[in-house]
Amino acid sequence: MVSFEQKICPRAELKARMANLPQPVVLTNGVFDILHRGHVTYLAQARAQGASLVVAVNTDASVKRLGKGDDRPINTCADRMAVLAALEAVSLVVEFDEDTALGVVQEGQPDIYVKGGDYKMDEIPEGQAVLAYGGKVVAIAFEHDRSTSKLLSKVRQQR
Ligand SMILES: Nc1ncnc2c1ncn2[C@@H]1O[C@H](COP(=O)(O)OP(=O)(O)OP(=O)(O)O)[C@@H](O)[C@H]1O
Ligand SMILES: O=P(O)(O)O[C@@H]1O[C@H]([C@H](O)CO)[C@@H](O)[C@H](O)[C@@H]1O
Repeated sequence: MVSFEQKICPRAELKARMANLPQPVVLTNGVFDILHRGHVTYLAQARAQGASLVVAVNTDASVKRLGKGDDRPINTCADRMAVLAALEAVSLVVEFDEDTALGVVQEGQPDIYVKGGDYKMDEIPEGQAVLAYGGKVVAIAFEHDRSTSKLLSKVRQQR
């Protein structure tokens, strides 16, 4: 195992591993299928909200249920987690199999919950849960017009 893979955390150990991270802890979640500049800028800005960053990643079955396309995810959950774990901004990576990351948020109770500016924090279950226990929520504005879906259409047009 290479050293960054130690950042990949079994769900059952999440609470204990989060307690050992530098505080305050920021948590975000998402698919992160084909990593791009928008993602890495977003993750660096999320990390800058606190002292550590936990990323909860949708399992392959969970991605399928999000309806992004029959061929998605392109990269397996294990690969998506390894790529995220290799980033300097990321402290811990955990997978979740549910439709939302509400359970992860309830278990981990991060000080700060972050999503991209494409979400309204008080309208998503994770944001509502964090606000309910007195945590902070932050929506990060898009700085680069990038997405995995756009990258895939570009590649498909060039075939
Ligand atoms: N260009 C971007 N700038 C800032 N944040 C982003 C950007 N793209 C995605 N994010 C954020 O990163 C997280 C993961 O996003 P996701 O993997 O769905 O990105 P995506 O590239 O838009 O994917 P897809 O095209 O598959 O929907 C989400 O919280 C989202 O708000
Ligand atoms: O990468 P995405 O599509 O931004 O990630 C999704 O975010 C949803 C959001 O937190 C609203 O609930 C979440 O429900 C979904 O499971 C994906 O993580």
